[in-house]
Amino acid sequence: MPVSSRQPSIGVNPVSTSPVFDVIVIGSGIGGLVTATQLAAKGANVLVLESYIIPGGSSGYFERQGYRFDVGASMIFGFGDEGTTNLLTRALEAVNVNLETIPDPVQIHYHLPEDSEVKVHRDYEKFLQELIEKFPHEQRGIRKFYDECRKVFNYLNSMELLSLEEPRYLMRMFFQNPGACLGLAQYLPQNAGEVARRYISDPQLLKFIDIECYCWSVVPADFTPMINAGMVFSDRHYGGINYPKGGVGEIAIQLAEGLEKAGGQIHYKARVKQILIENGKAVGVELTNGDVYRAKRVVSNATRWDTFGKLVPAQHTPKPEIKWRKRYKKSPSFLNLHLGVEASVFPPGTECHHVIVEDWSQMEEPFGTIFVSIPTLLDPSLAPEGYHIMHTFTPTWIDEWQGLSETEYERKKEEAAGRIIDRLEQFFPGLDAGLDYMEIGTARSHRRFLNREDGTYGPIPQRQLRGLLGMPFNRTAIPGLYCVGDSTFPGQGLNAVAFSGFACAHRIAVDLGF
Ligand SMILES: NC(=O)c1ccc[n+]([C@@H]2O[C@H](COP(=O)([O-])OP(=O)(O)OC[C@H]3O[C@@H](n4cnc5c(N)ncnc54)[C@H](O)[C@@H]3O)[C@@H](O)[C@H]2O)c1
Ligand SMILES: CC(C)=CCC/C(C)=C/C=C/C(C)=C/C=C/C(C)=C/C=C/C=C(C)/C=C/C=C(C)/C=C/C=C(\C)CCC=C(C)C
Repeated sequence: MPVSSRQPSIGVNPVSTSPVFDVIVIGSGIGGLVTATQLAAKGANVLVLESYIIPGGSSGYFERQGYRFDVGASMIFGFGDEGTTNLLTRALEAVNVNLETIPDPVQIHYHLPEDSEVKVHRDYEKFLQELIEKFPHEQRGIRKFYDECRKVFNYLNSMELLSLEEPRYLMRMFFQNPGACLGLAQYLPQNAGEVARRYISDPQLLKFIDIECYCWSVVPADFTPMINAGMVFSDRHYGGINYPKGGVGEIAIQLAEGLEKAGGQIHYKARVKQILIENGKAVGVELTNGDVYRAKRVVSNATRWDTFGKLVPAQHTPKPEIKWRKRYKKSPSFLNLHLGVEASVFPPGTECHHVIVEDWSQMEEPFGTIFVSIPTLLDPSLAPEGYHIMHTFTPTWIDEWQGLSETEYERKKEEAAGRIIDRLEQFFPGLDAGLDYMEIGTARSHRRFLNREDGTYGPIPQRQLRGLLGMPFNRTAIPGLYCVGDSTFPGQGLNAVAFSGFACAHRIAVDLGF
C-alpha cells in the first residue's frame, strides 16, 4: 500500500518520516530485477515499480497470433554453468528459480561485402581456423588478438563479480587474486581497436573486428572497451551463449517470481513520475496516479537521461551527470520487424543469428547494418507449427520518425520494412512470399513501451574515451539514489546489466548493513 496519495514534492517535509521499504527499484529491466532479487535474497524489504504490464523492459516479450516475440535481441550471454561470469545463471539461482537453456552452435553468421561470409562457431579453434583461412597472412595476429580477449575473460571469470565501489571487496579480491586485479586494472582504460592494431594490420580484417564490436556495442572497435570485448569474444566460446527455453521474456518472468518468493514485491502499471528528494536525499517516489512510496534507498533502472531531467527534475541534475553527458551520448534506436515466416524459407543448416553488412562505408549509418535472429530454430515452441519467428532490426534515430501524422508514420514504417525485406531476399530467398505476420516497431515504439529517451539502445562515447574508465558505477551524487542498467558500468547487454545489478545490490547491502 502506498504511504499516502497526496505527498509533497521535492524539498517539502513528508507526512511520515519512517521509510516503508528498504529499497525501491524503479523499473523491472534485467538490471532492476537483479538488484531487487539480490537484495531480497539478503533479507531486504524490496519493492519494484514497473510502468508496463509485465516485467523485462527490453528483455520482455509480446504475443501475437500464436507467435511469442522477444522485444529485444535474442542472443544472450552469461548463461554458462561454470566460472563467475555466468551472471544470469547466478541471478536466477540466487532466488531459487531456473531456466532451461538451449546452446547455439554458431553465435553469428556474418554476411559481409564482396560476398564474404564468416561463421563464429561456438568452438574457438573452429572459428579461428575459419577466419585464418580468409586471412592466412594474419594467422599470428588473429590468434594473438582473440587470445588476449580470452586473457581478460579469464581474469573476470576467476573472481567474484561485485561492486567496484566497495573498498573492502576490492581489497579482498586483490589479496585473493592480485594477478587478475592488476590485469583488469591494466585493461580498464583500453579499447578493443588499439589492442587489435597491435597484432593485425590488414584493413579488411580490422573492418571485421569493427563489425565484431559494432554488432553489440553499436560503435567500432576503437570506441569499444576492451574489457567488454574480452567478455563477449570469449563467453561465446566458453559456453555462455544459450537461448532460454520459452523465449528471452522467461528470464524476467522467473526473476520476478523469484523476487516474490524471496519476500519482495513487484507492482505493474506503476509509472514513477518523480523521485522524492528531501534535504538533498532521495527518500521515495511518487507515481503518476499520485501514490507515494518511501524507502531508505531508491534505485533507478531508467536510463540516465530519463532519471536526471525527468524523474529527478532538471534543476536538480548533479554536476557529475552534466559532465557525463559531455562524454557519452545516446546511441540510435532500432527499426524492428517482428516477422512470422513459413518454415520453408529457412533451409536446413540456416543459423539462428545473422549480421549483414553490404558496404563497409555504411556499417554505422542508419539502415546500414541489418541484424537477424530466428530463435525458433532453437526453440520451435515460440511459433505455430510450420512457421518461424524472424526478428530483424537495423539502427535508426528518433528524428526519422518525429513530426509525422499517423498515416505518414504508418506509410513510412511500411516503406522502410519493404526495403529491409527486399534486401533480405538475397540471403533468405522467398522471404516476402513466406510472410505470415509482420509487426513494425520504430524508435518511437522503444520510447513509448520501454520508457527510454529517444528510444535509445544506451550510452555510446561522444569521442574516443579511455575504455570503461568514464562509465559511472551505481551510486549517484544524490545520497540515497542509485542507478542500475545500461547507463552504468559496464554498459549495454544483458550480462552487463546483470553485473550492474549484482554490483548495485552489493553496494546497497553494505550501505544498509545487510
Ligand atoms: N541479447 C542481449 O544481450 C539483450 C537482449 C535484450 C535486452 N538487452 C539489453 O538490456 C539492456 C537494458 O536493460 P536495463 O536493465 O538497463 O533496462 P530496460 O530498459 O530493459 O528496462 C527498464 C525498465 O524500467 C521501466 N521503467 C522506466 N522508467 C520507468 C518509470 N518512470 N516508472 C516505472 N518503470 C519504469 C521500463 O518500463 C523497463 O521495464 C540494454 O542494454 C539492452 O541491450 C540485451
Ligand atoms: C584493486 C585493483 C588494483 C584493481 C581493480 C580492477 C578490477 C578488479 C576491475 C574489475 C572489473 C570488472 C569486474 C569488470 C566487469 C565487467 C563485466 C562484467 C563486463 C560485461 C560485459 C558484457 C557485455 C558488454 C555484453 C554485451 C552484450 C551485448 C550488448 C549483446 C547485444 C546483442 C545484440 C545487440 C544482438 C546482436 C544480434 C544479432 C547478431 C542478430
